[in-house]
Amino acid sequence: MAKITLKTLAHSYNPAPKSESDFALKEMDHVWDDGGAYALLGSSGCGKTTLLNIISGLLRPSQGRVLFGETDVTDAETAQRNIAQVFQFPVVYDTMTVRENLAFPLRNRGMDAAYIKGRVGQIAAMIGMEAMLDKKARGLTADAKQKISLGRGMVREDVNAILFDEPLTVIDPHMKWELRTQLKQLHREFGHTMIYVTHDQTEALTFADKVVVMYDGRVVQMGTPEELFETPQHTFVGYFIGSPGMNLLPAEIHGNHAHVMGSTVPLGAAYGHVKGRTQIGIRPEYAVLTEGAGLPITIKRVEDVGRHRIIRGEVGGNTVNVIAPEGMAVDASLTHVTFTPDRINVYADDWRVAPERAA
Ligand SMILES: Nc1ncnc2c1ncn2[C@@H]1O[C@H](COP(=O)(O)OP(=O)(O)OP(=O)(O)O)[C@@H](O)[C@H]1O
Repeated sequence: MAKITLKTLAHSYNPAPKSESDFALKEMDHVWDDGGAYALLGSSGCGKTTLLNIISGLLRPSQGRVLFGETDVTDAETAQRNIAQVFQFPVVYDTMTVRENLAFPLRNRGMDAAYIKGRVGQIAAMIGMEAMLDKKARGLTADAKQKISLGRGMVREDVNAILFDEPLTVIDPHMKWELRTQLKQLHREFGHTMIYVTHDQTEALTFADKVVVMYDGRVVQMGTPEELFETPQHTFVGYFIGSPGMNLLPAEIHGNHAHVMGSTVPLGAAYGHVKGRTQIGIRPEYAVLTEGAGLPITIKRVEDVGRHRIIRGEVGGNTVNVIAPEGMAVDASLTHVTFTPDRINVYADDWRVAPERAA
């Protein structure tokens, strides 16, 4: 296992990049702790696979270094990096049995037969395939084959890291939940450094201790699920994490108040001079409909999603969503919205501004 360090790393697929927009990965410095379970989350095209391929050695970065522990592996081939990888689609040997497929990475490294037997049994139990160990992989469902791929990815205990690239795409929804839980358990037991690429926030938040959110070639936040929820460092994190995402309203900040469309909104903290395009960000969970206090809101739609209701509204032409308790009456008397002051975040040019002091 190893700590992974990315030093002034950047990548352009264009051999002669002219500007920042030619870079699929903009310059970054990051340390991924030894034994951490990371999810790499972001929308399509933000650079997740590019970053994963640089860590695995499938791609050489156009700038910067990759270190595993203290060793510089930037120029090392994938095979020399001692990592396991699980891809979106199954990679299994059809003519081999499930047992032989799971044992393959261990046999390859000359492990002894008794160890292989025990370890294969352990992994088979984890992926729920003990009863199928002697079946040929050919003829198994895509679902079962992908479970074998996951098992093969995890069978070696001596790897520096395990990299997963959207590994549950072909798995049915119920099994997805089960496998995610088992992956987490395996992580607790063996403490491998794991990096799990996904564009699904539920998958990311349930698997990882730390979620790495990427946007437009940059890591915009590396944090716990709670940090991403409470203090999104970039408006994209606010929007991408949460269902629905964070509300954003243009605002002028004056100390511990925000001026929003002619009204004053109290903030939970005081800010110095905030420059640039300023906005306040409020999670729908921290917005409350009122009969007159706060900002005027036009309610467009009410959605009942079982556990709670989502009220879709508009404040001065900006979408504002409110999460209200299940069964709450939403009628014409609710004309305004207020926000919990200490849950409001302030953004300047899309980046969170740290408050100067408590309000
Ligand atoms: N081989 C390539 N040659 C040129 N451009 C590429 C290549 N691979 C990816 N890109 C570009 O680099 C950017 C990042 O792509 P990447 O595949 O890393 O994103 P991603 O976040 O993994 O997306 P997805 O979720 O769709 O897989 C995109 O603009 C993509 O078009």
